[in-house]
Amino acid sequence: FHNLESYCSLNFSSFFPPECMISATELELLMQNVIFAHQETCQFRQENLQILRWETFSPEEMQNFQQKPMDQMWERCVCHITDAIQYIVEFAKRLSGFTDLNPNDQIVLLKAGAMELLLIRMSRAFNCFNNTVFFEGKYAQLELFHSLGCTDLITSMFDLCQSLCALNLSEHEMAFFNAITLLNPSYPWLQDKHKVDTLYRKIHFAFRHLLRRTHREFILMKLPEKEKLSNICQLHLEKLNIFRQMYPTIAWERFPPLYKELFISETENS
Ligand SMILES: O=C(O)[C@H]1CC[C@H](C(=O)N2CC[C@@]3(S(=O)(=O)c4ccc(F)cc4)c4ccc(OCc5c(F)cccc5Cl)cc4CC[C@@H]23)CC1
Repeated sequence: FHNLESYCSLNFSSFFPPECMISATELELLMQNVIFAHQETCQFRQENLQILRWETFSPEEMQNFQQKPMDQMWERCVCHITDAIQYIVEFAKRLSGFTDLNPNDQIVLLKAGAMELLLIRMSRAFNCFNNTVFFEGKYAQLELFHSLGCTDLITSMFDLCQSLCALNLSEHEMAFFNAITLLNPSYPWLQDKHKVDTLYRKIHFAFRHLLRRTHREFILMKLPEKEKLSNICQLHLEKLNIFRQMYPTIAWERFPPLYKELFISETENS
């Protein structure tokens, strides 16, 4: 870099402080780690989701879902998201360096990012040609979720999946996109922000290395912005509060502890 630095009078070390500089071997190992962490912690294999992608619910089955009471449909979705989040936690734990972070920071990153990573992974189970998503064994249209009473939230989730499908992300790219989304050093409550930032920079560097090798650098500019993901998560929390006002006891009695821990802040008066 010496002559390049002097030539464009860039100070590279400001981009990559020493602890971020990694060797070619470490780079390869880090790339494999991110890819395997993703592959080993997806709920469904890509090929199985593909095989089922034209299996849609019949009008009768659709009606059956739409006639379910709101609280029952909510309870089903809450259980599905809670199951799915266990896989996200497993993904994080397998990311080299994540479990070396301050335990409090691990919780903060998962609390803020679990739903975002699920929304990204949801695009794997999305058929952008007929706007359906894999749900309870078949592909479901948006209308199937009518009884949830949060069509704007579901619509924004479907729109996000459409935009991710347009990028045609590979499993490797999805793995890295999830890893950099999880390791967001700008969360306010982080105790050791520098350590998260160092890990983030290493993984982002490895992601760019992969994209350069595959001539896919352009997707970095087209990935959904952070606030698009966080807006959907915010909308989910708003809908959850409305649901809890309508069914005050259901959330406490019937929602899994992990869901409550992640999405119902204990400081609220219950
Ligand atoms: O292979 C893999 O790893 C992937 C397979 C596919 C998995 C997947 O897509 N998912 C796993 C759970 C599921 S879903 O399949 O149940 C689903 C639910 C609604 C949809 F429109 C589409 C899918 C889900 C459930 C609730 C939710 O928000 C919270 C929420 C509530 F809590 C209560 C009411 C309403 C809402 Cl919106 C959001 C999501 C997004 C991810 C979805 C993600 C992992």
